[in-house]
Amino acid sequence: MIHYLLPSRLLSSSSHRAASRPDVDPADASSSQATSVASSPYADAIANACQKAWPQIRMAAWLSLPIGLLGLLPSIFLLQVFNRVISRGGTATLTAMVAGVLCFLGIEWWLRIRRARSLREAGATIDHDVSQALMDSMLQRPLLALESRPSSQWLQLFRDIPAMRASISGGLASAIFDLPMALLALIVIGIIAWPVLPVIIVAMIVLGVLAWWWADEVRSGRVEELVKARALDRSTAEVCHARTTLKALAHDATIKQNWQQGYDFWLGESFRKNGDMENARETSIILLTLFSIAVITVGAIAINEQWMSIGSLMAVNLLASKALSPVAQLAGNWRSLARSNEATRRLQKALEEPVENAPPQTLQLPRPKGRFHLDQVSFHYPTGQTPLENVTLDIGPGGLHAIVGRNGAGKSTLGKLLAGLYQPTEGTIYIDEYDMAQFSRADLGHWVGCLAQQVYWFSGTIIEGLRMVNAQADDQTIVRACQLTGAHAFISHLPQGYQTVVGEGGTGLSAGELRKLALAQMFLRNPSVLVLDEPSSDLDFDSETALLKNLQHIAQKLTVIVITHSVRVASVAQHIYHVRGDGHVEHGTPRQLLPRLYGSAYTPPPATATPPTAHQNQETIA
Ligand SMILES: Nc1ncnc2c1ncn2[C@@H]1O[C@H](COP(=O)(O)OP(=O)(O)OP(=O)(O)O)[C@@H](O)[C@H]1O
Repeated sequence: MIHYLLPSRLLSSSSHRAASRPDVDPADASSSQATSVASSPYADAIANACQKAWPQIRMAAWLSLPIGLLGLLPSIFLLQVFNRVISRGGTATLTAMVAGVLCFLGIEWWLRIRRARSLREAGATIDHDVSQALMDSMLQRPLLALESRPSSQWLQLFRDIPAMRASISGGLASAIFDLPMALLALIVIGIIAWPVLPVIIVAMIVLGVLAWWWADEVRSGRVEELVKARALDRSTAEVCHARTTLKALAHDATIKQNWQQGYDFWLGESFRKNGDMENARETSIILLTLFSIAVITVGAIAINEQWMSIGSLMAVNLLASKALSPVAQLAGNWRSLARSNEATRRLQKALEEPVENAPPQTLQLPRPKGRFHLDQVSFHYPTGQTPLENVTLDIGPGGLHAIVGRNGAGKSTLGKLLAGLYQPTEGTIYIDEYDMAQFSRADLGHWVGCLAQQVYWFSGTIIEGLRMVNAQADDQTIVRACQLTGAHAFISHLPQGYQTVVGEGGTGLSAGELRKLALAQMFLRNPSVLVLDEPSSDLDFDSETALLKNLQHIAQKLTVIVITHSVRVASVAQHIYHVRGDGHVEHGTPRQLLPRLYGSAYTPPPATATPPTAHQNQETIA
């Protein structure tokens, strides 16, 4: 029976229902549109993890048999004490029996420990494998797919994993494992106290019906509380994430009101559901007491009629609780199965979503010179926006290139396409002679460094963060990369220098300092092409000047593509690509384009850097 509680089994029963469910998360629904089971190597992760954990679960099930048998001993001991010791005064018999019972109790204790360990191991196996698969699937999916689900939903998915495994390592599994013990107890009751057997059978049926009634909760999928809890989690995560903005806005009343509304909804639903569950639990307790009274009453009548002994009645009282408690526990544990069911369905849906198409390259390709050719490239967002339509252009090799345009025109989109973060909807992008579609972002990462518009710094020391991108980099290389971006100057002034601990997301450093560190990280990877999205946006005038000087220097060896609103940056570029916002990109030299785009703000730079030759591309940045 436990086999049918495995998350992989829960899936098969819930997947068909999910399609018709009105409470399905909109993000889940949108992602499921793109779902292709075949295209995800993680689609079978839950089934495989359950299969891997199955030997331990089976072991726990086998161990439950001797545990069940040994569980009968106390009642038999009680029966013997009444029938042989008390009535006949056999102290030696009592000593022997106590020694025997203690010995068997020791064995039962060991078996129980072993069973609990097996279940823990099974749970840990499922947890470990599914977490790994979820993390890999998240990191390997295309950026556009990642962006379609907010980070709070990803967090919820990771929290779903313990909920999923609860069906096999929680109280429900133990209740099911103890069911054979209930059957054994019934047989023994039939032998030693048959007159009370009907009472216990009736009790089991009543508790079973109660358990079945709660199972309906699972079957019909009425889990509104869980859906509301998810919505509340999402809004709480958003408020936590936006705490600085909320403080800055100093107007958090609307947000607070929305959050409170969600919270009250969830609390109301949870209160109702908890009330129902508590009623069921309390009813089970009263029913158990009621049945115990019924057993004693029927037993007393049977003793008066000399159908059974007092010892049998005492033993039956113990046995009845052994027979009934697993069934009563079932009634109280359906909720964890409902949670597990929901969690498994969501996880499976996420794991089935496609990951990046391009398999990792098995061939070490030569370092590209950094020439891009866009051939009839179009890009549409799922929302319908088309920032690029039928664009054909060449960039590089080498040189400093600026992508300019108004807000929302499509500059970052073009940058992401060049970095391989997005795939064109139509057309082809070549890097040197290679079609970029054949490379995963991991492969391209060695060649095309990309600085995102928003920098995120993982918590830890500065040196750890820098080494994260290139573990082999020696101290000299790290310092050189930091000098190039201007990071070295501010790090040198910190009391702990490169050992300074930076908080989550870069807390403790200014936006400009973080940008300098992120640039240094990119230089440490030593790519052939740099795609920098507004690299100078947080920099002061001197830092921008220094950065420009360095970029001009680097552009003599590598292809440097800068997305910028800064006329200073655009002025020193060799080529300008103006993303017009109507899907088209015009290009020319700064002299041709910038006077029209920036008007009087543009003053031509004194000299233009010489375009590099192809062989210069072999050199390193830092
Ligand atoms: N993940 C996304 N999903 C849907 N639409 C998007 C997404 N990212 C951007 N867009 C839309 O695509 C268009 C181009 O966005 P993009 O970020 O490329 O503009 P941009 O030129 O870099 O703007 P800015 O100068 O403000 O950074 C915008 O209209 C934007 O709303």
